[in-house]
Formats: sequence, structure tokens, C-alpha cells
Amino acid sequence: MRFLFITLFPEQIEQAAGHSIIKRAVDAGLVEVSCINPRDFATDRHRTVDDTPFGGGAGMVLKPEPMVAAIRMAKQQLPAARVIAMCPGGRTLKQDIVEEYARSGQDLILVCGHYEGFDERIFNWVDEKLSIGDYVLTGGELPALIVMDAVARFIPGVLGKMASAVEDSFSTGLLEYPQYTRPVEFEGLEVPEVLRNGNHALINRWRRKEALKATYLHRPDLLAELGKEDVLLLNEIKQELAGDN
Ligand SMILES: CN(C)c1ccccc1CNc1ccc(C(N)=O)cn1
Repeated sequence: MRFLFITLFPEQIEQAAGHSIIKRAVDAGLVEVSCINPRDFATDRHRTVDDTPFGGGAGMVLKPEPMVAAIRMAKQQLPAARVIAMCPGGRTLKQDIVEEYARSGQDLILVCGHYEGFDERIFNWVDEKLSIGDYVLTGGELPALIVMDAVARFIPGVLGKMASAVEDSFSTGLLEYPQYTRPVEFEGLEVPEVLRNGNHALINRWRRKEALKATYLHRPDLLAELGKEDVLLLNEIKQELAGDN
């Protein structure tokens, strides 16, 4: 899967993609990362990519010519790719959208903005506006890197044999259950007994119950329709929580 970033700061992308899991995925040929800099398409001597907004107002706006020239070049390289512009006002990224991108297998062209944003006409060359959440950042590079990270996790081989993106919390629809590793006792804090005696049925029950408890306490909005099993576990949780008070 190829991720092509349209960015004025390619070094930020290359640097971020040069570590850990993404780097291993690139080295293994599972993921390809490349950048196109709109500044290379600026025709004037000063290689201008931004200008003052019509109608006045503070800040600068990204000029359409260099951005669209860069998007055209990207589409030439990846004709079947989906063009996504990272914008605060776009559709908000959720795990189901991540899975949609991963399942489609489509290469992604990620358009990163700066200054006060894009000239509106640029969106005629964009398939979709996407936001990573309701907050404003100085540029679209970090949001674009987050999209790449979240999608890359679903590419077979990227997470390695042991881990799998499919079972992780947002794929189960619940929050994470607590994780523990060695040592068994740390600063007087012990690993729960149930996890140490290896009875898989009890371990899975404990984990499901902990995930339900975490979700019930911190994200009750995620507790949509629950199966019979989960309703029983949730009742136990409520009793235990009531008992604690
Ligand atoms: C400079 N701004 C405000 C801007 C305005 C319009 C487009 C891009 C940008 C770049 N900034 C971004 C981008 C994305 C997100 C997000 N939530 O995904 C937050 N900020």
C-alpha cells in the first residue's frame, strides 16, 4: 500500500516514517511512503505557494496552482489512489473509516495544508476531506501521519505475527482491558492472580469483564446493544462498583 503525502515539509514526513513499525514495514516492502512538495510547482521566482485571502482577514491561504499541480502529479503516479485532504472540518476519522481504507487496499494521496488552509477550488481535485478530531493544528502533516499509522496496522505483516489489529480494542468495540507483563510484583503491586494461572476461559472472561468495566466507566456511549453474556457481566460490574462505594 502506497501513502503519497502532498506536503510543504517532506522532511517532517520522511523523519516520522523513518522509525519503528512504519520503518520496518517500509523496509519489508509492505508500505511505500513518498512525498510531493507543491513548492516545486510554484512558477514564480520566489516559489510562492501562499497568498493573502480575498475579502481580507488574517493569515495566508494556499494558492490553488501549486497544490493542484502537485495533486495532478500524484494522480499520475497513483491513478487509482484516493485523494484525501486533511482538514479540521472534514469527516472525523474513526476506526471503521480506518478499516474501510485498509480493506479497499487503495493507495492514499494525503494532502497536507498549512497557514489558514486551502483555496476552496483545490477541493475539486480532492475525493474527501478528513479530520482526525475536533481541534486545530498548524498543519495537516501530523493528521496525515496518523491516518497512515492507523491504516498501516491493518496491512498483513506490518504488526508482525503475534499482534493483530483486528482484535484490538476499537475493533472489539470496547476499551482495552489492562495489560501486565513481568515482574509479577512491582513496588508492592501484583499482577492479578487470574492471569497467572493460565486458565484461558477464566482469563478471557476476566478480560472481557475488564473491557466492559473500562467502557462502562469511561465511554458508556460505546456500549450499544450488548449480548446476553455481556449484560450478565455488566450487572456483576455494577454490583462490584456499588459494593466499593
Ligand atoms: C491550519 N489549519 C487550521 C488548516 C485549515 C484547513 C486545512 C488544513 C489546515 C491544517 N491544520 C489542520 C489540519 C487538520 C486538522 C484535523 N483536526 O484533522 C487540524 N488542523
